[in-house]
Amino acid sequence: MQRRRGRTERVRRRRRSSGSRGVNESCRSEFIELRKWLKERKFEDTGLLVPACFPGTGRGLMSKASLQEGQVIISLPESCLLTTDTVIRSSVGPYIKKWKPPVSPLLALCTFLVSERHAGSHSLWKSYLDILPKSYTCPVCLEPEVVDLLPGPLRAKAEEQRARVQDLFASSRDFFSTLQPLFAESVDSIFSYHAFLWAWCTVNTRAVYLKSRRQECLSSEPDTCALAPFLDLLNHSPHVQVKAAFNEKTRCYEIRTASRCRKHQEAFICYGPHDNQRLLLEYGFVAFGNPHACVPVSGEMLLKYLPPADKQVHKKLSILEDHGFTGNLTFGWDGPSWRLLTALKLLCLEAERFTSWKKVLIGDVISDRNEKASLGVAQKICSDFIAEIHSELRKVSDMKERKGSLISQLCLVEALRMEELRILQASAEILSSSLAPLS
Ligand SMILES: C[S@@+](CC[C@H](N)C(=O)[O-])C[C@H]1O[C@@H](n2cnc3c(N)ncnc32)[C@H](O)[C@@H]1O
Repeated sequence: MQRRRGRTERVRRRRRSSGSRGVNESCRSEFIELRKWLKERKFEDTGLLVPACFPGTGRGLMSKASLQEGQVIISLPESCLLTTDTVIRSSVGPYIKKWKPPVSPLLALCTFLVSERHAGSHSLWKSYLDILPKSYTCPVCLEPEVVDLLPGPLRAKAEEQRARVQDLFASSRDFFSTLQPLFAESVDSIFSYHAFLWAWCTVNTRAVYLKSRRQECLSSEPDTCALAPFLDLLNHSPHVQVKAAFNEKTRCYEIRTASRCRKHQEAFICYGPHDNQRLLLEYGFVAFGNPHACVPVSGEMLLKYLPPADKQVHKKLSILEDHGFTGNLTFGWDGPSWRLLTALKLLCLEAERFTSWKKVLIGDVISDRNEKASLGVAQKICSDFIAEIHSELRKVSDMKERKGSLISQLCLVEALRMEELRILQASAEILSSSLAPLS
């Protein structure tokens, strides 16, 4: 029989959940305008979700009633979606159609966003543009000295992202100059790098996946991004499941939740099973307690930890290479990944057992000595990483004191490093309990 809850317990439960409770922002003028705009475009507002500001995740959508598994929580008509079709039908369309070689779908969307933002109150998309963030925190927007504080693998990807965006901008300038007849001001000032970067980040952090039909006037790169006003206010949680797709019958982009959500809680979608480095790279944030978060270990790094004077080292490395064991090696919340441990077991394999290398790769235990040696190396890597993160955190905190203007960017790096530290500490505990019976 279910126990009836007393008043004290109800109050306690309410207090416990109020930590994640948001402040309803639906009365703000920009959201009132957005609602009107959506209604004009046939959006049926059920009032189920309202914009709100949450303590942990910032602006998002709050449920006004409890959401049940399988329920459609947003159904956004085609007329509300911003796709390359929208762009081609707009004033920049004829210029896109004329330009050779054809512009990419991504460039078409960015061009539209910059042009419409410049149009201000004359834009048909004003109500949507007004709710878009003014700035972003993807690595491409971070100061180089902050990027330098990112973990090595992410730093490399961040630099590659910056180079890609800068290249796209530089190679698009001739195309932008053809748009001059549309504007009274110089296109150089309208299509500045700053404006382009804002548009690129808008598409990169907010677009939903929607495969559009191939447009002859666009390049053959995949045309799979659409901006979905209102729906793009949903934040990410790695703990929820949703189905998101365009419904051909209703001609609406629908989000169907597969997870429950209590009344007045934040409603989330899942952007994918991304680790924190990927979330920071693509979306400019870090998720706390992310089950997919991990700390990567590069193949080259393992070399530093090899037993000295191992004559079989080259053979071992080429086995790892041939069997794809040099990438995707990680520490996670439940310790070193199976792939990392397997690579270490092979590298620690005693000379007289070398012929058993195939058994190692399928997960067989070769000897206590091999188990102990590989776990010992994992432990050493883990403790070196922990020391390195402490030192990086000190650098971040020094810079926070010296460079007040970079605080929010530095807090992001700090959040990432703190999560990595927690993962490594969890791994260190698991490793020492796995080693205990072997010593
Ligand atoms: C599609 S938008 C979601 C709505 C957005 N928060 C807004 O105010 O417009 C994606 C962006 O929201 C933020 N975001 C999403 N999920 C988040 C989370 N769990 N924690 C913090 N920020 C999050 C990130 O800045 C991300 O780039």
